[in-house]
Amino acid sequence: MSYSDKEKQPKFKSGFVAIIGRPNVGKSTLMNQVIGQKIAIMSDKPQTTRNKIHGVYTTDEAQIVFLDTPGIHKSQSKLGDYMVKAAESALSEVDAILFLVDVAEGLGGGDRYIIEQLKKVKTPVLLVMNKIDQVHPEALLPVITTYKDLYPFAEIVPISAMHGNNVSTLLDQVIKYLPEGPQYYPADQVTDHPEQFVCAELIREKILHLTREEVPHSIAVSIEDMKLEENGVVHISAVIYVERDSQKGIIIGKKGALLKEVGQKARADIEALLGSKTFLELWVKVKKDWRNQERVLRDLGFRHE
Ligand SMILES: Nc1nc2c(ncn2[C@@H]2O[C@H](COP(=O)(O)OP(=O)(O)OP(=O)(O)O)[C@@H](O)[C@H]2O)c(=O)[nH]1
Repeated sequence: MSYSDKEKQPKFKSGFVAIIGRPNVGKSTLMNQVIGQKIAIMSDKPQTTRNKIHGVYTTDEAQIVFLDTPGIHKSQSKLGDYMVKAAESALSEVDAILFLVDVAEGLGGGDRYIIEQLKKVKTPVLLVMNKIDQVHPEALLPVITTYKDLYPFAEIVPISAMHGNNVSTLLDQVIKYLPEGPQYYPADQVTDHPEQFVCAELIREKILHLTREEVPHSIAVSIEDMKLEENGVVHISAVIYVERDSQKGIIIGKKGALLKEVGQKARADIEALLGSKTFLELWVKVKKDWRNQERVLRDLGFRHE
């Protein structure tokens, strides 16, 4: 029997992974380490969406979509029935769960609560023992044993999210639990689309308002980049597309005054939306007749449907 090279190639794997753990265990630090600076921007505001995308990690062989599961890390007293149910079903819908714990702190009430929740689902759980840089290697074993006694973890992976130790091993372990599947998001997409879309709409709204609709239908706003800086500020770079040079002039205004006002007003709204300090960078570009150019429309995120 002979196989072609194509058949021998492993199939692409993809899936959804929930990251859970009590506050301060290092969830954001891990995401930063995995995805670099381009972290998904997530609002601290009301947890309306059940599954929020924390970040997307893509290689040639696999794609991991990390989800933040609201509800599960809250203390029990604050949980409404709805949140408990939502968190529970979210956990049963993902392909794997990363349960982050702080080895330096050891097992706490918050961890026990999460373990109780984990017992209700069948999803494989990887115990991620973070902050190993803070403990002596010999101290690690007893902590592992404590956790192992409480739950049959699929894998136990000690890491330092901060220093990056063992993080690539963790990613390999996660991929083991993903099914074959499509690449859900483009390789360079690491942010949650809806929030980008809303930010673009907020900018567009300010322009239309401040130009008193002198440039009504000929503008489009595209969010080129959205990332969380280390200092906690969300950096957004957006391009405003117009059809004519004259429209570019109107939007920029005298000595840039109008564009500045658009920026200030949009930033205030975006900060309220994201719940984070925001640095908004705006560019105005002329793209002639963009409305009729299909490829440009696609680049801007419009679809025929
Ligand atoms: N020494 C050490 N510190 C770490 C490590 N990972 C995270 N930290 C620190 O732990 C603190 C909390 O990290 P975060 O990533 O904000 O924790 P989180 O789980 O996202 O916290 P919440 O957003 O409150 O849920 C920060 O001061 C990090 O710098 C690690 O591997 N080693």
